[in-house]
Amino acid sequence: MTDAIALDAVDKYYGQRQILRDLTLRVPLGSVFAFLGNNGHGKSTTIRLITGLTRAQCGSIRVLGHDITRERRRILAQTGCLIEAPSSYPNLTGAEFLSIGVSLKKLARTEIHRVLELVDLRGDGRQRIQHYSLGMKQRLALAHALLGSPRLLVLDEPTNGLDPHGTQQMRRLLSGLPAMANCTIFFSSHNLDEVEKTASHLAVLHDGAVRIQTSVPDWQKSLAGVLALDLCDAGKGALALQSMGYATTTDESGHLLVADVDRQQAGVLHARLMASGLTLYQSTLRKPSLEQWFLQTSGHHGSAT
Ligand SMILES: Nc1ncnc2c1ncn2[C@@H]1O[C@H](COP(=O)(O)OP(=O)(O)OP(=O)(O)O)[C@@H](O)[C@H]1O
Repeated sequence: MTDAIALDAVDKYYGQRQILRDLTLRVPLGSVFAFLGNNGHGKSTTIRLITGLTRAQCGSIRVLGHDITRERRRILAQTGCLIEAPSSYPNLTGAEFLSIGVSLKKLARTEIHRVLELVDLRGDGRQRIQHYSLGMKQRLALAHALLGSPRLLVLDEPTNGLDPHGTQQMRRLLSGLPAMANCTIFFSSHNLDEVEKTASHLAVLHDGAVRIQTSVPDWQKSLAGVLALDLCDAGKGALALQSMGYATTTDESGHLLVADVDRQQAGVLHARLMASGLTLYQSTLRKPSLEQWFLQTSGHHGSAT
């Protein structure tokens, strides 16, 4: 098994309305996989399918190598979700809150200290939850999801509502957990800046179908951007580029700009400019952020509802 989650040709309807269409998704084992999409395009529905909370009308859903419709219990025993909300238990201490999960799952009490340590709450287990910050509550919920060392964590918007500090702590945790806790993380998010800093893989869901799925390094390599060239003679450079079929503009520093160039094309351009006798002092490929790219990829659409 190489994929923690494998969805093939999944269709999901609520009544007459089709929410997911021909959805195919591969989440590699050990990845931190970000699931992106505008509001109402089907992220939570996909998460509900993966955790067996709702059923698809057709297609196959395999989680940790098992079929969700036939082996849901087996899958859930190895999966952690951000479902329990610590805010509902303000009078309990963090450790007491976790002890409920420990009893239900019949785990050793040492598990409480292990998960508190994993989420950086080691010294806070005896404090009542009402005195926790939102970020601490979110990390306590994550600790709860980590009870029993699940092989898969499924998190619906784990940084939602957190301040920059809380977001940064959650980001550090999520990117480190696969190695520390030997698990795969699948999370949905609207925070694209976070995704860029945290995820190893990403998929964009648009109108119920996966529009793109890739590893973050491959995505970064494939991104086209604006190539800014600092040449000894910008005029000659512009003519040389024109003869190669590229239109240029100039920025305020006198750099030649060539739009819509990817990494490979940039390499070819450098070689050809230098072969025509021009000295290249510096070259920068200015790529769009994940946010700019997402807006282009999702066609600037707002809510599908
Ligand atoms: N139980 C349900 N019955 C009927 N329609 C539903 C149900 N749950 C969700 N929907 C609809 O399905 C569509 C997809 O919802 P979903 O919650 O999966 O989107 P999402 O991408 O998670 O959105 P958000 O980012 O806002 O959480 C929405 O139009 C929603 O109104």
